[in-house]
Amino acid sequence: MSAALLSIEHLSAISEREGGASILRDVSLSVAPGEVHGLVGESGAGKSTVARAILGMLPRAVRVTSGAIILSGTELLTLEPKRRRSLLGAHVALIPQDPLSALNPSRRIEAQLTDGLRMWKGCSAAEARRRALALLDEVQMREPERVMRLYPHELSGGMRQRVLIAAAFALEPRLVIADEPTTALDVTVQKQILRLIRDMQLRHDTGALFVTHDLGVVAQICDRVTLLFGGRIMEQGPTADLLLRPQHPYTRALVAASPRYDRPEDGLAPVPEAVMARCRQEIAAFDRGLHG
Ligand SMILES: Nc1ncnc2c1ncn2[C@@H]1O[C@H](COP(=O)(O)OP(=O)(O)OP(=O)(O)O)[C@@H](O)[C@H]1O
Repeated sequence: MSAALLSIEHLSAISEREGGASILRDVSLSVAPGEVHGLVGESGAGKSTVARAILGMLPRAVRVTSGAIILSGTELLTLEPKRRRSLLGAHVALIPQDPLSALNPSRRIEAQLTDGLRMWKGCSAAEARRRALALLDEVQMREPERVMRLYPHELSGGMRQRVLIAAAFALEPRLVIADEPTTALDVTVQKQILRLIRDMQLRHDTGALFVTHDLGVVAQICDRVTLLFGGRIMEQGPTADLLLRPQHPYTRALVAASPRYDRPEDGLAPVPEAVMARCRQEIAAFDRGLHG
């Protein structure tokens, strides 16, 4: 644990919009350098809240009530905002869900890749351009010279995501937070992009927190997994253990509900109501312990 790049310890948060309802309930997880940790759960489970808490981008109505977020030995939640921003800027990069809205529509790809290199790494214009071209090559972009001159709307969804992956790794971050980065892509491109993120992350020895609702994605890219329901950890462990020997009924139901790659026609089975009821009971028991 002491070698963790990122360590989230007993993080709890409430939503003031929903009358102080808990949205994270004592969440702890860690990411080691070079490791991909999957943060998994259905819609509303609290995945984005964890990611936003790390990035200091929580919505105004959401408040962390306890816990710590430690990045390379520095606690982020109590850090003075300016120091926190510079630490995050230097060491953490985000690969967002929607590449189009993450890119500036009125600027060429070259500007979007070189700005960060000039600002954060102090590169000259020529050096930033050289590095940007090398990065586009590294993310297997064809004709990088031509791509540098294009605007985001002139690229396909997959190409835009490659540009954002290049941008994320440009500053040599220690941690990458990927927020459902392949949801908007079709299945073939999704596979290529996942493989690319994995390659880049291994080559650069970068840790990654990978937010997804898709166990197929988890199987492909994650070393370890934290499964959330209602902001509470239902199960956590190495990916193979979780997918092949799930312990919690909720994990078992989700694994059973995922379409098998060799039998996609089987489709999805819903999580049985009895399992959902058990998860809700666990949350209620936790809340009683908190308030009782
Ligand atoms: N802006 C907000 N203000 C108040 N509460 C919010 C806000 N955004 C989300 N929440 C609450 O936080 C809880 C967790 O939401 P969160 O977005 O973290 O889930 P998620 O697992 O990322 O879901 P999704 O996969 O749909 O993005 C939900 O109960 C939601 O209502």
